[in-house]
Amino acid sequence: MSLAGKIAIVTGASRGIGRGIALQLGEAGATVYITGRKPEQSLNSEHGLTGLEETAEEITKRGGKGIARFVDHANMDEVKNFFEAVEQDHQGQLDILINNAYQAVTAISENMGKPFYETDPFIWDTVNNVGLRNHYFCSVYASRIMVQRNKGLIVNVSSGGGLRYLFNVAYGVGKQALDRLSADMAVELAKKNVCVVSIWPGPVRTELVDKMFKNPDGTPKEGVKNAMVFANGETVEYPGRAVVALAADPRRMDKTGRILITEDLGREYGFVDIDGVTPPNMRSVSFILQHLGWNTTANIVPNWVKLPGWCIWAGTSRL
Ligand SMILES: NC(=O)c1ccc[n+]([C@@H]2O[C@H](COP(=O)([O-])OP(=O)(O)OC[C@H]3O[C@@H](n4cnc5c(N)ncnc54)[C@H](O)[C@@H]3O)[C@@H](O)[C@H]2O)c1
Repeated sequence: MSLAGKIAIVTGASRGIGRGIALQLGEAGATVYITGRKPEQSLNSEHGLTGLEETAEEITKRGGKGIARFVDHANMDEVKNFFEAVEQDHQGQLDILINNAYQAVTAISENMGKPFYETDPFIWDTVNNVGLRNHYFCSVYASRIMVQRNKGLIVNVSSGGGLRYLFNVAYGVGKQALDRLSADMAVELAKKNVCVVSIWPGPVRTELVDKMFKNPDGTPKEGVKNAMVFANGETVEYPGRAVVALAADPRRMDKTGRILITEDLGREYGFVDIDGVTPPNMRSVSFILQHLGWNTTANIVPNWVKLPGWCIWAGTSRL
């Protein structure tokens, strides 16, 4: 799937899922602008480069062109200036925007299990300023460029945590709002042929997730809730393969406004994870049982037994 000649932006790509998506877009030949705060050292930098600059180098090594730009996505002036610069660099061409930057993983893990009324209310801003408000601003600036050429793809990196309670109140509200943002922007962008979707990766083995759930020898931490679920999760590049498949699909407008589970896209487009494995799907019965802690029963249910999407929505409906 070649994306040669395409211009992409991935926000928050110094590590985690943003990095994985940026690498896969680069591998497909795209020019990829990646953003992150300055200075931001990667968790394991040996070369004196920031994590962001390392990602840009790796994109270029893989065949694309990686361009690192320091942008704080909590600062809307920096965001606006960044989009103006990209528009100028490429005479008004922007094909792909991946809204991924997220500032809240550490705050969420530090406040796990605390009810909202005992948590500092400013956690709302930590979770949703970069993870929701900024995505709206980025989408406005990207859409203004894309509609001129009557094409484009915007992907919001969301989560199944938008479906029902997970982690904390601010998190779930932000994710559900992000999915609604995709749906409502899709209505207004449909006649301009710009596709907007939310993707839901499953559990992903990011650097921060590994620190939380793995021992130094790589084995899952004993007695830590969900350690096994994350140990069997996606690599950061699997959502990237999903994005590349969507970007290369001439019929992607059929999907605009929808929530897309990464593993469903893997089945549809015929890709597996970079380690050769098909990760679990959050609609699969075995995954749901494992999430509930019923590991023995989960092990005997084959992975392909899945609940239909409507069944999951119906199960969480409050109407
Ligand atoms: N990790 C998972 O298992 C998982 C699963 C499903 C969905 N998600 C979603 O994927 C998204 C990314 O999560 P992640 O796990 O990769 O997080 P992460 O913390 O590993 O990465 C977030 C990225 O955003 C950047 N960032 C943070 N604040 C920024 C700011 N102010 N300006 C610019 N860049 C900033 C970070 O530097 C980093 O590159 C989130 O929306 C998350 O909810 C994660």
